[in-house]
Amino acid sequence: MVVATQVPTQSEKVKEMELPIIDLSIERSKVSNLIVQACEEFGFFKVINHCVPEFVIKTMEAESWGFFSKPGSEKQRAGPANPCGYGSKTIGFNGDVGEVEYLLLSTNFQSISQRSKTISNDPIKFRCAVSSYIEEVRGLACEILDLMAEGLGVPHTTPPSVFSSLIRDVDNDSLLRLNHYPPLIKDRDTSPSPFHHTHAPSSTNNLHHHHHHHNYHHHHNHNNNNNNNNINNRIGFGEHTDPQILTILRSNDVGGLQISPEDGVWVPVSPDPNTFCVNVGDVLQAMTNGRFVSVRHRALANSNKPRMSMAYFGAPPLHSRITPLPELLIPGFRPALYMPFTWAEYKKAAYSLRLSDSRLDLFRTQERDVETA
Ligand SMILES: C=C1C[C@]23C[C@@]1(O)CC[C@H]2[C@@]12CC[C@H](O)[C@@](C)(C(=O)O1)[C@H]2[C@@H]3C(=O)O
Ligand SMILES: O=C(O)CCC(=O)C(=O)O
Ligand SMILES: [Fe+2]
Repeated sequence: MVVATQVPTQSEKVKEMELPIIDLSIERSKVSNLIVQACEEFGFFKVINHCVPEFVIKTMEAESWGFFSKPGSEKQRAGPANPCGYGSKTIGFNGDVGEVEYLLLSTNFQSISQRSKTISNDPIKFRCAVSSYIEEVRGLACEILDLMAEGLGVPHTTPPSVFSSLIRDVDNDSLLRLNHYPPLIKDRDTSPSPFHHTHAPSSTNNLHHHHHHHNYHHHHNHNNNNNNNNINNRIGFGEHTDPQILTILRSNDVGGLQISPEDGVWVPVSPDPNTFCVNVGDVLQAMTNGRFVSVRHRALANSNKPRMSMAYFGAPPLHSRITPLPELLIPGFRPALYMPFTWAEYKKAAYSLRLSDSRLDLFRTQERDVETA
């Protein structure tokens, strides 16, 4: 089966714009207002002065490189991704493909312990690295969700908020995804696959420092042909919104992530290993009755250097009922835009669709927000 892959086309504009950078160490009421503003305008922002220890991030990153540097046959032992596990090029079950390989992990401790055996030669080390990382980013996600609730002025604003309670729940369905976008422009060697690379980069590897700004420039010289062969901007991870509540993404210093604030416009997100990129998921858009936006994004695999991203997707328990918060509704003026659903129902819908399909549209009511009508 031949599957058409989305590619950047001539009609797409690339805008220069920086995402809001929010300093979590400033006064709480200010942070919460800035976060709310960012979620309404962009659905995406970066955070600095977060409390996730650098060694926890570095340890997770090292384990991740350790895995992706293994030969393909060994990586397949952790596959196929159904949906959790190792996947290469195929994403989901409905024909999406991209220049990416990944590990999708449930954040549940039992499941990580089991998986680790097929992922690492030192499963305990791997399991510890993943558990510590998850604990830290979940903490960060909860903190941000509590700040959002405060900024929105929804009741029960004393933490835990109605948002963070969902991902604090023991039965939460959160995921951790490790994405590796192999370099596409590589030394002319004889390896048949673009996924072959022999050495994992480390922070001390400065071989490529002269390419530092490469990923800021390629977006302007599109070589537009309607296939996915243009080596400068192949799709790594096709456009989509994240279905969950909140995503906390960390990448190495290689760019590729782009967000689409409006149709046909793509804004590159500059990579920064010391910040986390946070984005609103579909469930949070529904709970805030559309006040916060779950924005389309994608990742291009276009660099000389491998990109690696680690995404934590904070999700509710499967049986949780998701509805627009009553406090955010004004009868006649701001009616409910989404029907109630359980996370299990939403997930089922998501997995029946392609990456680029809108899932939230399936749950829209007939109502229209007066402001946007
Ligand atoms: C094509 C698909 C992959 C995906 C499930 C889906 O059917 C549609 C949503 C996709 C997505 C995007 C964000 C996350 O990476 C992800 C894990 C998720 O929850 O929804 C993936 C799913 C996946 O890769 O399993
Ligand atoms: O790798 C990236 O930067 C984006 C990944 C992503 O959007 C996802 O895993 O859902
Ligand atoms: Fe995503």
